[in-house]
Amino acid sequence: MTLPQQVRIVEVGPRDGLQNEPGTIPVASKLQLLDDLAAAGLQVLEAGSFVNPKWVPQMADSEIVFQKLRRHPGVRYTALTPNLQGFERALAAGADEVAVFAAASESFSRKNINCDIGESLKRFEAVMAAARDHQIPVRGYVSCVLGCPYEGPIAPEAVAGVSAALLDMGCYEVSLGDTIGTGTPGSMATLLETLLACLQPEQLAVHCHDTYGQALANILVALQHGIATVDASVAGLGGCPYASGATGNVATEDVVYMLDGLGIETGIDLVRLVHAGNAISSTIGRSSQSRVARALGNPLQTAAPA
Ligand SMILES: CC(C)(COP(=O)([O-])OP(=O)([O-])OC[C@H]1O[C@@H](n2cnc3c(N)ncnc32)[C@H](O)[C@@H]1OP(=O)([O-])[O-])[C@@H](O)C(=O)NCCC(=O)NCCSC(=O)C[C@@](C)(O)CC(=O)[O-]
Repeated sequence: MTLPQQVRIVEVGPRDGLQNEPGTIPVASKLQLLDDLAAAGLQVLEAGSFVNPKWVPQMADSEIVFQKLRRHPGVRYTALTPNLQGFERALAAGADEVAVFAAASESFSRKNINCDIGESLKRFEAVMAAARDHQIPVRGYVSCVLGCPYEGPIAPEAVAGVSAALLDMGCYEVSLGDTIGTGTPGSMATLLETLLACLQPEQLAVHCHDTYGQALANILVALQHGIATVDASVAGLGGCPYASGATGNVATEDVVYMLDGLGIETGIDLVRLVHAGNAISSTIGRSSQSRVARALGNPLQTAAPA
């Protein structure tokens, strides 16, 4: 199996990473993070979420974040939109792209978005139609692809069904969420073999949480299956508010280090990225969950970027 020459990283730290933080994070800190990530070369930044603020209070300021963020040329600023109301908020705020999010588990779907999978797909139709009218690209997420906190193992066929439905309705890509990080290289390979029997690798991305320390191994398996889009969260920030115990996504720094080592191009400056992760970790009073960041310390103390 050959590996892709280039990988596109979708940085989800400002949304997935911060959505679960209990304390108030000032808008200025969110803006600084977005700025630091763009300066590090990330070209897709999931900057916020237009969900019900009662469900995810940390994202209640997404309008302000979008209004105030300093746009870097070539960077796409994206947001989650669970329904038409969310899409309209995202559109008014100036999001370049939105994402609808479904699940492969009925129980998770109800806990996360208060409806079953079938109902969620119906709601997304309205988002898709509005997005088409405004020429806004829509990404799809499928959660719980390798396990559900309420139902346990999930059949690959269930993931295939929801992924195909999202692509059929017009999502340009589906990101496969290992929401609780229980997947292993074996279960990831089995899942991808099922999906790739009917879908193309260009239609898929992987979104691996690192709860069990399997994320990098699972990403490598995805690369070996031709998938060239990887979601990651700087400093390994995050967790899902409706998946108790799930840790953050794989740290972007660790993914970039692995890809650099494999000779795969990302366009990302690791030193600047580590700086971005260390800065937000210090703002929220936590140590970075990135192994690479910890190994490098604060690289700006020894090597200032140009
Ligand atoms: C989907 C809903 C909105 C349904 O929530 P609901 O309560 O069923 O919605 P509703 O349509 O019955 O409306 C109830 C109230 O919510 C309001 N409302 C309704 N929609 C919106 C909106 N868009 N923006 C603002 N307000 C909204 C609406 O206006 C109304 O207000 P009221 O009349 O009571 O004052 C809710 O369940 C929700 O917001 N869920 C989001 C949960 C969430 O954000 N989870 C985390 C993101 S997913 C994730 O992290 C996984 C992922 C993507 O990273 C991949 C992976 O790792 O697996």
